[in-house]
Amino acid sequence: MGVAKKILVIPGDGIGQEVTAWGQKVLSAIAENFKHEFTFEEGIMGHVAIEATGNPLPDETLEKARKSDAILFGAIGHAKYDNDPTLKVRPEQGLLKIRKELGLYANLRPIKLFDELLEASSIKPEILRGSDILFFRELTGDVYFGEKNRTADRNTASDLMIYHRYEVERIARKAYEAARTRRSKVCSVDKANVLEASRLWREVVQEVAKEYPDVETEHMFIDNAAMQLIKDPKRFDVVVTGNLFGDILTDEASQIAGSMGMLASASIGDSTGFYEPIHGSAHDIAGKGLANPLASILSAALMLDISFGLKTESQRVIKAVEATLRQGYRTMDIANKHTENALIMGTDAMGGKVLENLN
Ligand SMILES: NC(=O)C1=CN([C@@H]2O[C@H](COP(=O)(O)OP(=O)(O)OC[C@H]3O[C@@H](n4cnc5c(N)ncnc54)[C@H](O)[C@@H]3O)[C@@H](O)[C@H]2O)C=CC1
Ligand SMILES: CC(C)CC(=O)C(=O)O
Ligand SMILES: [Mg+2]
Repeated sequence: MGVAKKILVIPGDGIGQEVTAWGQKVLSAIAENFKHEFTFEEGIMGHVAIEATGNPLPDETLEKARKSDAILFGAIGHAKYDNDPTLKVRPEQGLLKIRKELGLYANLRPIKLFDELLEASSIKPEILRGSDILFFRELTGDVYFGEKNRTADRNTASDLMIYHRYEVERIARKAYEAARTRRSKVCSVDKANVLEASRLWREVVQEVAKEYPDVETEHMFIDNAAMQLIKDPKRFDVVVTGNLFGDILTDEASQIAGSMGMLASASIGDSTGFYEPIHGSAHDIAGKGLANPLASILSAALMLDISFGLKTESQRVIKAVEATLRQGYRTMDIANKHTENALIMGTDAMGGKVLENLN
């Protein structure tokens, strides 16, 4: 007997539109193969929503999100806003607002290298082999949500980096619980030598750590962590960190998995789950059909596992991605000088290969 689930799809902007179509197709194929009933609705957010309604997160999208069992999101962003920092209404505000409104405080970003992609990274294969890191990025606090100010003369600006004890406690607990199911190591990343918000972070993580004596705890400053990630990624198991540091470190960590186009994420918290690639709308390749759809497809796999508890189905998707890579197919971002030209393909051909391997 299958399950019935309502999924809201928010493709967003740029390559978000191109790759999310494949995340959705994979979910539909899984529903068909396993006799589940997945109902899809679509919502707008980001630049497309500003163009249509003037609002980067229309109330209608938020309402649909609240009523859904899970959300599959692509990316938001447009060069127009990146090139004009004076614009007040911006696509990113939609994403920040939906995260806050839905209470999605824990952003899980798994960094797992498919062996087939050992040669895709700019890091040496012997450093990468066996890397498997799970990031817990706090998602509804920090400098992204603190008070913003600009003086009347426009010459001085500030963004408040702010954390409350309860925010650190709840993300730390999630990280420790996950570590227990993995290699029992947590590395908490902060800048406690300089920032008061980080000193609170470290204090709270030290307290939570006492509840998990079976889990090894390490505290690391963000600057050192950025270096250690590339020097020796295998030393990390679970990493827990704030919103800003997590955002930056995981883009860096995408190189451990070969490309930004490989990294999926799950945002969880108080209500429905929200699944998205970690990448943005990628103006440089948008509209060209070149984007790697695997991060969206792997985000769909996370949805099946985390929100729906469908572990077999989730594994089926991951195996289909693995099989596609083993057959040698590559989008441009994960190809290298040894890849045969005939095996390098665009978004739709790559998504199609994964679908074939699902059946
Ligand atoms: N979650 C979101 O919606 C995010 C939105 N953004 C927005 O996206 C826009 C572009 O930002 P960028 O800093 O350029 O970051 P980005 O993540 O869009 O792109 C960074 C680089 O990675 C490449 N890349 C990203 N995804 C790829 C994929 N699936 N396949 C192949 N290559 C891929 C891009 O071509 C680019 O060279 C901005 O407007 C930014 O605000 C940025 C990050 C996250
Ligand atoms: C565009 C930002 C709001 C977020 C971001 O870069 C991310 O979530 O990775
Ligand atoms: Mg980011």
